[in-house]
Amino acid sequence: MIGRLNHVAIAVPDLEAAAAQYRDTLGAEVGAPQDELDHGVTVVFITLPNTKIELLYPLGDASPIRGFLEKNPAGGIHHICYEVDDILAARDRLKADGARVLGDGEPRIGAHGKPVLFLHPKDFNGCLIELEEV
Ligand SMILES: CC[C@H](C(=O)O)C(=O)SCCNC(=O)CCNC(=O)[C@H](O)C(C)(C)COP(=O)(O)OP(=O)(O)OC[C@H]1O[C@@H](n2cnc3c(N)ncnc32)[C@H](O)[C@@H]1OP(=O)(O)O
Ligand SMILES: [Co+2]
Repeated sequence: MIGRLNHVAIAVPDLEAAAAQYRDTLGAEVGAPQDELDHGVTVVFITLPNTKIELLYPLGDASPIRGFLEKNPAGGIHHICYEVDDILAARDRLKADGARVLGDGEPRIGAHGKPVLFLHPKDFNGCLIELEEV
């Protein structure tokens, strides 16, 4: 069911500083900030030869990552995103296996313009999983 690793997301306390560090210190290809109002985050994608890093910063008071940054003020790995061919089939199989699909269970359009879903970290060894249909 899951395919390629699409991205690893890092929640950061200072988006500009983190982007500059990846660009200048780590010499990576760093994209422009993207406000994702529907998800309550501003994201910056870093393109690597084999996957992407997604820097996350809270957008708005209801941002779902605000609590994470309060618990981890220096930042930290927030989620990993796997690609799937059919996100509804994946969702239904996961729910049938007892996994919690976050939100109302309906896919939403993510930062790449593709449908995404999230799975509760407590069901996957403490790791928040995002699925993206490609
Ligand atoms: C533009 C979209 C973009 C894309 O790639 O397309 C994105 O990736 S958007 C990313 C931001 N959106 C989300 O993360 C949506 C899904 N997340 C959620 O619904 C919440 O963050 C949730 C439910 C995972 C956590 O909610 P909250 O922060 O309110 O914390 P809780 O107290 O409810 O957490 C319960 C329990 O889980 C632990 N936790 C929280 N976040 C994480 C995490 N990222 N990784 C691992 N564990 C996490 C938290 O510490 C609690 O554990 P406990 O032992 O009970 O303290
Ligand atoms: Co993501």
